[in-house]
Amino acid sequence: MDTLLRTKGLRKTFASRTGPVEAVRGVDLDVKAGEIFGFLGPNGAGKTTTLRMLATLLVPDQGEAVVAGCDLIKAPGEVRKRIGYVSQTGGSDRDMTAAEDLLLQGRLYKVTDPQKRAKELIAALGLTDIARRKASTYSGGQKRRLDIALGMMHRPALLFLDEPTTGLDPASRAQLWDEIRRLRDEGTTVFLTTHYMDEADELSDRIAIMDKGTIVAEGTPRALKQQIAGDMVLLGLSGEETTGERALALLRDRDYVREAGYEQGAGCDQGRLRLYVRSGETVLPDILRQLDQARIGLASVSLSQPTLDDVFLKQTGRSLQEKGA
Ligand SMILES: Nc1ncnc2c1ncn2[C@@H]1O[C@H](COP(=O)(O)OP(=O)(O)OP(=O)(O)O)[C@@H](O)[C@H]1O
Repeated sequence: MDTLLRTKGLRKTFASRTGPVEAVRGVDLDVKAGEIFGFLGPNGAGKTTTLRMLATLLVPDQGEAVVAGCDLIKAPGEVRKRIGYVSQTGGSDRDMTAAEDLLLQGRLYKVTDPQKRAKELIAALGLTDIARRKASTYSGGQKRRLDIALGMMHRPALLFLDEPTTGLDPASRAQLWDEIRRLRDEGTTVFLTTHYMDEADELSDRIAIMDKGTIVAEGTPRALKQQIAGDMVLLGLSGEETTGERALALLRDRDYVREAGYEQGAGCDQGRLRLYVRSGETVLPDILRQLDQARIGLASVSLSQPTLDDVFLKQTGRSLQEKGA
């Protein structure tokens, strides 16, 4: 796949009363044409600042970038023609209908046949029933869909969405995810920021996780979870007192086990053995066989897949969900 966006060493520092804030501290990114690229990180990580630089709204202090085939520093005007940008607050006018707002946007961007393009987007983003109502009457989800339609009016190759589903109810989020997938399937590359790990996981073909101005992990959600965290097998043990130690000694050195830990139980509960393994479903039969042959009693077994939060936790020592993470 062709690269549609590439950055190298992008940096931005803001002056503030309490001293300089290094919002973005050397970011390298590579986004392929035709993918949904998710940019995940906690509040204040530097996602919006990066996005605003890539959308030509902020000038980087250092670094270089090619965005939609044009040099960001030397030709920001050309970049602007090829991208769409939807900010957290959106760009729609409350006093206009969707149809009016889209036509105006079409004229501003000198779109050929703006009527036809507006009709296409109204249908594509599920706005048909409300297109002739003022935007002030729209629900949160309807307004976001109009904001995205406005960002798409000039047929950009690359669409930037800054936290597109923040504040939406679960049904509206799911609907918006479908619309974003449809845009991707029709050929638009989508770069979105989010602080929801489920959103990054479900929606993105690839993601970068940002923390404190730098990228701490990058890849497909599946590969990141597999490479960094692995699957977790939790074994509830039963039997005599030495069971836990025997089980740990037996399994700790199997080649598929990356990390093993044992938590002591009480009474006839002989505690829990926690194993981090490369591919849980494939190695579980061997684990059970080993325990059976050694006559180690088992009260329960569970296998859980890691989440992107586990990836973030491993990389930063903090949870994405912690306040102020
Ligand atoms: N204009 C500014 N002046 C001073 N500091 C700023 C400015 N804009 C952003 N910052 C600071 O830069 C850091 C990164 O902010 P940014 O908005 O890029 O983070 P974010 O990851 O998008 O967060 P959120 O998820 O909350 O939107 C924060 O510490 C923020 O306070």
